[in-house]
Amino acid sequence: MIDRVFCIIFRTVRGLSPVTPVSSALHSGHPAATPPSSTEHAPTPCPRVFVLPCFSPEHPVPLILKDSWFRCGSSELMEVRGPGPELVLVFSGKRKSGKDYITDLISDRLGPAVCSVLRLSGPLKKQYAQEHGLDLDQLLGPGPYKEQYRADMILWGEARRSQDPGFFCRLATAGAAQPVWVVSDARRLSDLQWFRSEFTQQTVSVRVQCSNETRQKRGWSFTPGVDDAESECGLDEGVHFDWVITNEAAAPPLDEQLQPILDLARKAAASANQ
Ligand SMILES: Nc1ncnc2c1ncn2[C@@H]1O[C@H](COP(=O)(O)OP(=O)(O)O)[C@@H](O)[C@H]1O
Ligand SMILES: C[C@@](O)(CCOP(=O)(O)OP(=O)(O)O)CC(=O)O
Repeated sequence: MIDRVFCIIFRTVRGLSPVTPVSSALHSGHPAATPPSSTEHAPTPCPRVFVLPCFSPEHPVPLILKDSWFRCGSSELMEVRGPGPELVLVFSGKRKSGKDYITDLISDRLGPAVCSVLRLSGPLKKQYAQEHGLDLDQLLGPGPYKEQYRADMILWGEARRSQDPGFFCRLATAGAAQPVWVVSDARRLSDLQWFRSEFTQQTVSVRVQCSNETRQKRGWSFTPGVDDAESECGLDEGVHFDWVITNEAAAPPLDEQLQPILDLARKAAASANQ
């Protein structure tokens, strides 16, 4: 029997910062419940107030409106943020296959109101740069600087991932308010699984591939400890990708290959505004 009912009131606006989490603890998501009615998708400049009932800790009743939107696990409110994404495109591929190039292209085509490029390596590099006194801008860029530190960054990141596989996924997605998320760099099965479990309905996986010859022309050379490690090989086998993009001169033009993905994204963005 329910002896107390708690209410939480908050405001959310698509395109603005998400609501401050009321608890720092994070739990994995649940399958989406009945989709919210169209009035719950607030178009950009229109703030909205939601009043959500939460049941008491003594009587756990999970309340789930949408993946990663509001979550109450065992009656504790675990996370609150803005409306979740309509589409999550999770990209993977070997280094120098062109993940950043292609995800930037998608971002250009869709525009900043629709699409946010999220890099799992972003928070990793930020923290690593701080701890090691390095130049973050160069670590984030495509040049040789990051390659000097890559092997050590992998080990550094793996130490954190081993305790909490979703650590960098959560950091990278926190604050993203656009309806389409483009995750540029899934590397491990745990990355893909995290998105598939948190955003079951929305996640679409995309593999970027090209020949080693093309990668070499872009500056790649085989490095033991990197190219034979999970960071580069974790998604090589046993994974189904929804789309595969071949990024090299002999392949069909990128715009042509990306068209169905862009169409999907535009459709998702349109449904977010309904
Ligand atoms: N289709 C392309 N046309 C021209 N340059 C490309 C193309 N794809 C990738 N590049 C270049 O190759 C380099 C490696 O690409 P990048 O996107 O950084 O790969 P990844 O993120 O997979 O390591 C970058 O300098 C990028 O600009
Ligand atoms: C330590 C890393 O996060 C470095 C990743 O850097 P980038 O994402 O810039 O790599 P590429 O785009 O493939 O060249 C790898 C990891 O295993 O987490």
